[in-house]
Amino acid sequence: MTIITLDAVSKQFGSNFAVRDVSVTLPKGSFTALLGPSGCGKTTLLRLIAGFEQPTSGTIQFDTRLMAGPTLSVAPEKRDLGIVFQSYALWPHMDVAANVAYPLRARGIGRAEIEQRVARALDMVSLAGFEQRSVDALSGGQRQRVALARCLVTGTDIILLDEPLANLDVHLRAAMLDIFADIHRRTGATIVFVTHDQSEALALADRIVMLDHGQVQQTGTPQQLYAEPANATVAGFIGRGSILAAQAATDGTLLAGRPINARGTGKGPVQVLVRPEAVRLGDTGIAGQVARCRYTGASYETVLTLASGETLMLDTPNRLDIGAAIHLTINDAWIIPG
Ligand SMILES: Nc1ncnc2c1ncn2[C@@H]1O[C@H](COP(=O)(O)OP(=O)(O)OP(=O)(O)O)[C@@H](O)[C@H]1O
Repeated sequence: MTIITLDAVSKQFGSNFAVRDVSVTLPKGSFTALLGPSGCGKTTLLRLIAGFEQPTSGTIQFDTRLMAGPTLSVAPEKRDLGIVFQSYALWPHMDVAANVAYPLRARGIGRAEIEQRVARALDMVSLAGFEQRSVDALSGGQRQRVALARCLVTGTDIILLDEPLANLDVHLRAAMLDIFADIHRRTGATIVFVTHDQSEALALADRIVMLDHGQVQQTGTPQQLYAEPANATVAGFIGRGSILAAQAATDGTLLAGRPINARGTGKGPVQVLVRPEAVRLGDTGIAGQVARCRYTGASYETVLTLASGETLMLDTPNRLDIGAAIHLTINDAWIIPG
């Protein structure tokens, strides 16, 4: 298992910073999501770790080995890592076994050992018995698992995944989430994956590095980013919720003139994040009017308009009439840091 350390890494394309001054440590055996909106620099960061891009400044280390720095850049094939591209990059004219065996052949490993290792890797991705199938005859999800097996077969302890669930339908995504979690458990590899989908990051990762405009906004566990977002960008990107104006004082926090339970610190006018699960309807409390009510299966996602004109989202068990006047209490809010 390998620790990956990026220190003050920047990557410029012309005058544009794709990645700016990124310092993160990805612990041994961690499963990290590089998360952020389109164009935030997450793919560039993955390519920097892989060695397909060279940093303009800063250093990248695997354990104590310098991989990239001002005067040095180790070639991708010498970094001893596995990467699964979004396109899967399989050889169409080879069968499944030959695709998976490819990196072992390139290393001159003997036939018997190759067969054994290919069988083990295919078993890990639930494709045992698919050895002789042509990759052209496989579904998108199966192709992705072949690409994953090809990456696992070398026994690498760093695995990089580029948008691993992007090309899969909803049901396959759920199945692949289980496979990735299982592979992480079985290999103990340090895994880094790129996603723009916050629900994927929450479901899969044990650490999230949230990026915007090439810069790290917050690094932490999914629970930390959900419960205690470092700024409004993270608060707005992760999970559902509403950002509202409030007044914080030493003796409590007021929203719409009423006391609410707020965590975090701040003084005077602040912004608070309120998750839907923290809002309760009642006979008294903050006044609001139903603006929207949408069926989601388990409940109704309801949006209220408050007297301030701000909107607040909550889940209700029943459909509420548009325009209905209601009251609510807020039993948890997070004061978004300055
Ligand atoms: N080879 C390149 N040449 C010039 N600009 C580039 C190059 N690669 C990336 N960029 C720019 O760097 C910025 C970050 O791009 P990057 O692909 O890393 O973002 P991303 O977060 O992965 O986006 P997406 O989710 O849309 O793939 C963008 O402004 C992009 O246009």
